[in-house]
Amino acid sequence: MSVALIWVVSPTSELCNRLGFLETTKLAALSKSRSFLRDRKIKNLGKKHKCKSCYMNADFKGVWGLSHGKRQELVSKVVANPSGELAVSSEQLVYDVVLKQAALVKEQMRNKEDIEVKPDIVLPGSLGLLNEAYERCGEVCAEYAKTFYLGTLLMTPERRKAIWAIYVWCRRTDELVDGPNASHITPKALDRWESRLEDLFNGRPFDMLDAALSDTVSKFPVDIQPFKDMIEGMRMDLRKSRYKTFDELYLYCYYVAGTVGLMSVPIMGIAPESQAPTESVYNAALALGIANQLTNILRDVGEDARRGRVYLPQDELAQAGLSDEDIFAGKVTDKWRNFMKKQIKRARSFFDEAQQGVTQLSSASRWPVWASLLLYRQILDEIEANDYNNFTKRAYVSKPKKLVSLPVAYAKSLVPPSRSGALSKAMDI
Ligand SMILES: CC(C)=CCC/C(C)=C/CC/C(C)=C/CC/C(C)=C/[C@@H]1[C@@H](COP(=O)(O)OP(=O)(O)O)[C@]1(C)CC/C=C(\C)CC/C=C(\C)CCC=C(C)C
Ligand SMILES: [Mn+2]
Repeated sequence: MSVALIWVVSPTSELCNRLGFLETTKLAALSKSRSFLRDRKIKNLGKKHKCKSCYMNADFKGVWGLSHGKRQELVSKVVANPSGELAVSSEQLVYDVVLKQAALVKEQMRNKEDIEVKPDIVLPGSLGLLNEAYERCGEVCAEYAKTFYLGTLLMTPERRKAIWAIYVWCRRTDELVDGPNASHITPKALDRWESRLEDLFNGRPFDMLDAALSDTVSKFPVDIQPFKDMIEGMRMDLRKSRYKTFDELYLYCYYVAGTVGLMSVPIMGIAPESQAPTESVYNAALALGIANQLTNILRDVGEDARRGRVYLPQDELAQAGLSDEDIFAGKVTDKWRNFMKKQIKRARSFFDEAQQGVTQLSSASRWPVWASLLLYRQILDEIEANDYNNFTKRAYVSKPKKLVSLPVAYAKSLVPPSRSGALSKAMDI
């Protein structure tokens, strides 16, 4: 769809919903996005700048964190809301969050191998409790995500504990809508979870595990927004079981998984020798979350259908000559195979985008990220190996394949950010 020069955006409730995650900036962000697209269209069209294959203005800094393909998509990807009016795409809205997160940490992280960890203000007896809380987080992480836990052991103790605390908060949030008590979860319960989140960010944790995260966010430049957005994703899961377009699905993936990437970067740290723009690293982290979630969705099509859920773009299903009924019937047909091929290709393109960013992370953080990327990416290969039967066969990576991936990930993690390579790759110059 091409970008219209004159914008007609009405504050329909759907649009407001879609903007809901931009907690602090809501309509301001929309007007920024609108002028961003409009300005580019009016001032820059036809002017050739640094990128040899598109007409992007070099002084629009925000877009340089993106690959050429992504920039092209940004220009063209403006979506129509249900009343047929044009609205800013989810990718654009999410990219505004990326820019904000990058700006927040830029100052603190540049040229520092380690975050300057603030000293503990120790009340008598409280340090022991805090250590216990972190240890418990480590245990939960080891139980649910063994390989990842092993990877975190390579990180500095401060970073490792912080990642465990974030992991546990994410796992608990996910369990609210996916766990054994999911049927009792109401929007009110999610509101309460969100006010607990605010409390812990304000230094008033509710329980031991919250106390660990409360300590982490007091020491690292972590922003509350991705956490709030993850809760928004859980709200979405309560009210929605179909996604009309990829744009809608993208927003869901951002909420439940892209947010994890944004939360993790300030902890993992960017390598001091990295020359890549901070926003390009955040963008890669976002891409890894999206890639993981898309993979998760493709792996779990049958399982989700049995819960009445279809996390696939309805318009793309229709274009492939498929409908919900075909998914509930669970028959692998040529139409299904062709549809799946396209979905897998898209998930891989997000992994590709993420890979460019892993090298920019601080050296000790690269291994766990490479390991999780390679392991998750291989689930896509397994879906292919199962001849696209994701209705009744669960694609998984075998133990031997996992074992082979670990040294491969380690070798990749030894590659330092190249001074010119990374930058020009990120900028497409
Ligand atoms: C190294 C590493 C992977 C760090 C992230 C650690 C972390 C805080 C993980 C939290 C994961 C979590 C519990 C998320 C809650 C929502 C959820 C469950 C999402 C799905 C994860 C997969 O879980 P699982 O297979 O168990 O799914 P089921 O619930 O069983 O269906 C997700 C698919 C999303 C996970 C997303 C990530 C791990 C994002 C990774 C991105 C980074 C770590 C940024 C790396 C930085 C760059 C520059 C690439
Ligand atoms: Mn889950």
